[in-house]
Amino acid sequence: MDAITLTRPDDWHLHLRDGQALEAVVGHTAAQMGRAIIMPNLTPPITTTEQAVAYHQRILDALPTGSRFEPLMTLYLTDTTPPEEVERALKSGIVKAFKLYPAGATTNSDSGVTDLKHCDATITALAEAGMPLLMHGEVTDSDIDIFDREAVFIERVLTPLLARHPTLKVVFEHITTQQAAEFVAQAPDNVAATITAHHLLFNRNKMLVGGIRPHYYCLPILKREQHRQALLKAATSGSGKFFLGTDSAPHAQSAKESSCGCAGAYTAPAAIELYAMAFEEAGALAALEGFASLNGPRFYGLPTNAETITLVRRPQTLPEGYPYAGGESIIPLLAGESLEWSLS
Ligand SMILES: NC(=O)N[C@@H](CC(=O)O)C(=O)O
Ligand SMILES: [Zn+2]
Ligand SMILES: [Zn+2]
Repeated sequence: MDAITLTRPDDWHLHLRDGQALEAVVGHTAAQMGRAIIMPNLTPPITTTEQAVAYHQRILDALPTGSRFEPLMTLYLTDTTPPEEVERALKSGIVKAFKLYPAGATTNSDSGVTDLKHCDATITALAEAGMPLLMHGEVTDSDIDIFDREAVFIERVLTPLLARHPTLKVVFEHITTQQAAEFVAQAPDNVAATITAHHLLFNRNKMLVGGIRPHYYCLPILKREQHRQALLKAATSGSGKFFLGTDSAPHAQSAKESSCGCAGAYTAPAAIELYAMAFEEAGALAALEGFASLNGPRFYGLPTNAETITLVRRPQTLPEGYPYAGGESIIPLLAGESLEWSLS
């Protein structure tokens, strides 16, 4: 196959940041995706509908002229988010989900939830409203190895949560393990997952063999090959529970290439090309449209995009970097390397 036409995809997990950084990155996603679920982990985080409405407008203002890209907003759940916020979110028409960050689990998660027992009334309201709870699914206990934090989250947090709220719509975001893929596959239809392109393409060797490569450092951290294979199997299985979420997470070059580098891989500029590379490796290009363009809208109860995009087998070399905020550069994953597919 030398060309594939797909319904225009959406990105169900994206970081756009704010200010100059937002202006630097939003065009990359808007050139490919119809819509994206926008993460609320700004500093300070987007915890109210009012803040989300203002952030939504800043994103629209930063878009290239003529772009029809639609940002779908999320609210950052805290220990003190009131149940009434769910009603306000629903009424806004632009907030599509709430996001659970266990406190301390990842970038800008300091205001996250310390214990889900504080959030029971708000989660009940979410379940009743049919509004999804998205989660960064890792425990933060210092005695749990960083490579095990996602699997332990399933036992300690997700399973008890679903036992208390069996109808809650849950998206287990950016899953990275066989345990998570198998858990979601066997769960009821109200449980789904997003998978990033980098977790489909790379195992932890890519980050650690022959030198430490900070642009491959993201959370949840890349895992061993067995897990990558399980993710590929899930993404290409045809199951409607798995869909595209890049977790494209921009950080300035100096913040990544540092003695204490930030977590996050910047994949937005060639997101769909990276997914095509992964699906082709699995011999499953025919399953790409379901994963990238159909399963997400179905789970969120939204229409699929009316437009299409076409990928062609024409090599492209990714730039070494792009301009970013504060006169810095941002380095995309696979900077300077050649990709097999291009958007026509
Ligand atoms: N994925 C990451 O490594 N980083 C994300 C946060 C997140 O999605 O966990 C970020 O905001 O930089
Ligand atoms: Zn996360
Ligand atoms: Zn993320």
